[in-house]
Amino acid sequence: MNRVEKVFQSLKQNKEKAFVPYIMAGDGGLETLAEKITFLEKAGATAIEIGIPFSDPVADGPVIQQAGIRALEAGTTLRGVLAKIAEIRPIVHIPLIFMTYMNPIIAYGIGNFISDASRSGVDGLILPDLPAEEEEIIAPIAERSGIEIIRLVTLTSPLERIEAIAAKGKGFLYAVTVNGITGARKEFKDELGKHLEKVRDVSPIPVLAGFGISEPEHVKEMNQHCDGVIVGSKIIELFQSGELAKVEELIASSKIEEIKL
Ligand SMILES: O=P(O)(O)OC[C@@H](O)[C@@H](O)c1c[nH]c2ccccc12
Repeated sequence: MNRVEKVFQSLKQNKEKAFVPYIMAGDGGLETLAEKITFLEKAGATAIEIGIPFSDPVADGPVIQQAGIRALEAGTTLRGVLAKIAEIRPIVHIPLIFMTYMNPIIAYGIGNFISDASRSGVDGLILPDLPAEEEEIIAPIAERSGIEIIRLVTLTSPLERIEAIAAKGKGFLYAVTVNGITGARKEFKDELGKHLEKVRDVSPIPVLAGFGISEPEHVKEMNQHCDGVIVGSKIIELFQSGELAKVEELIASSKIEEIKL
């Protein structure tokens, strides 16, 4: 069984919520990647989403854009990240999920990429610019190689579309919580909780909320309506400023069961 499926099975048994931090590979130099991954695993991360730096990150806000620029300036390549993951894989137990736009994969060669990713120990892929209608170019070969495609649904996806995407879904379903790009938010739409519950109702796999989540309060609030959260920009900022205790605190906030009076 794929590592992503396994970890979600055990969360379900233990009635725990997922916390998936996102980091940009090569931000601070590729040699810092192992350190960050092992730190996040120790702090209780369910899985780690690893961004591949790309020059045109259309879904990303300023924090992740800047992290990508720093990583590219440090000379980070997809090939380099794959080699690093292969090196780290034996000492990391949680799933490692790549988030990349399609362009770097197409430039690498889809077949070559999947076989190298599988050999390096990549467990999943988040491909935000791959529409469901086009996923045949990569989903079957990835899934045959044991790499799950983590599919996304948004606030504006009609329910039938959410249902169709969820039905094909593997691992978990990524429910985007805002209309817009990545980056910490102060507030979310009032209807968000209801939306997440609707998604959860039609999804045969766990639903994780991501985009804008940056405070322990957000994590607790979202977790009332879904199976866990994904946090990117805030984690990148906290690593940048060296506030590692706050990273731990954010992850720990997903372990606390909110007691409703
Ligand atoms: O940074 P935020 O707002 O916490 O959003 C999640 C996130 O960073 C990560 O999942 C992500 C980074 N880049 C993306 C592009 C598309 C979808 C998702 C992502």
